[in-house]
Amino acid sequence: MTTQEEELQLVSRSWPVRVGGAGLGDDDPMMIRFGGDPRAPIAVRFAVPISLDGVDDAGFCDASFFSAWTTEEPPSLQNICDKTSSSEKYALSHSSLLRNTASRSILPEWIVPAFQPCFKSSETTIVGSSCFPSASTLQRLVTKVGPGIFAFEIFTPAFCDLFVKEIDFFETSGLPCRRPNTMNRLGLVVNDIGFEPLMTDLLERLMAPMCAALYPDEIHTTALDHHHSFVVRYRNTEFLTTKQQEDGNKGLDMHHDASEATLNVCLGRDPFPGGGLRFCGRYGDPNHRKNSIVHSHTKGWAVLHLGRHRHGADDIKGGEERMNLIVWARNSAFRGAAAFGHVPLDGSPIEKQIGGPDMLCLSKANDGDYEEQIKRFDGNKKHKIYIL
Ligand SMILES: O=C(O)CCC(=O)C(=O)O
Ligand SMILES: [Fe+2]
Repeated sequence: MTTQEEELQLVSRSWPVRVGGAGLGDDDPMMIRFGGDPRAPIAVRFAVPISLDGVDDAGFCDASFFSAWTTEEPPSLQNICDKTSSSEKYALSHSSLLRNTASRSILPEWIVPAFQPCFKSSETTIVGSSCFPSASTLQRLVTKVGPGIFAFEIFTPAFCDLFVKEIDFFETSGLPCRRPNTMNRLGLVVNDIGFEPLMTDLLERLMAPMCAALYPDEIHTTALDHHHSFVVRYRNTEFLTTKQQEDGNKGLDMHHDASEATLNVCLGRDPFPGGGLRFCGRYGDPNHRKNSIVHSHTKGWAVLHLGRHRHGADDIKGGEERMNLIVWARNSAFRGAAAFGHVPLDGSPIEKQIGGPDMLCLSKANDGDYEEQIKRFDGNKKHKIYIL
């Protein structure tokens, strides 16, 4: 056990769960009247506040907490107790990283020295403040790997390992969780399992000021104020069931993100040959479907790009698994205006495309003309479907 883990272990605490009694309002007469499955068949309440999908602020579990069990036998007191006792075990590890006051913010020792000052000050970091790197230092710290695409080292290997361990531990707990999108069934939404305050800290201290400095002409990235954060995992074929292979869990179809800017940090895992992050052009630009660059992920390194920049993950070609943390950073004012139809969600203007699209930039899920375009190429494109 590392010193950091030992230190954090001291603050571990148990996570009592109250189980018993009938659930909320779904007795037999109600089910007969409204049909469908019981919403919360058994009353379960976490006695200590916990941030989990399907658990409200008071700790009560609702229908989505139980939905993970729909394919199993109906929940019984016995299996709820079994699940929640594994969740208590999960809590012991989980609390070590996330449940103490100090770790609600990113600890400087988790970050590589160049960016540590951003996480030391108690003030919120703003561009031009003494803790955020000056424009000239920032140019040295980040590498421009493509148009508007920046790579830099951010997390220490020890922090990556701790993060991966937490995700693994959560998976073994058997607790229900939301997956990041319809097709990547191996990842999970980390905001739902207690990481939200850490991700907010990362957004406020690093990502938001960095976007303001690196994308001065992009009005929506100058005020990033909330995020959707998740991990994605891709596995090599031999470690996937046939169903998972069909789901495209070796890579990701071309798409753009539901974000103003995206931070994508590789947490490593096992060797993963292939598995590059491929970029085409930005949505609306004439080169939107033209192949641009492929970035090879390295443990602890981040890639920053605009959400509307088309990208996808090439299949991993060997090894075992790749795991990445993805932060989709958003601007409330822009998202609100777009929701009411005042501005186009994906930006404007939409310019005429130059020539035909490149095969590698086609998306089966997102391009209406996919079938027509794919006929132009002899090779068979791997069909990976990704729906945001
Ligand atoms: O796997 C990657 O590196 C990219 C993941 C991604 O683009 C996404 O989840 O939106
Ligand atoms: Fe993406």
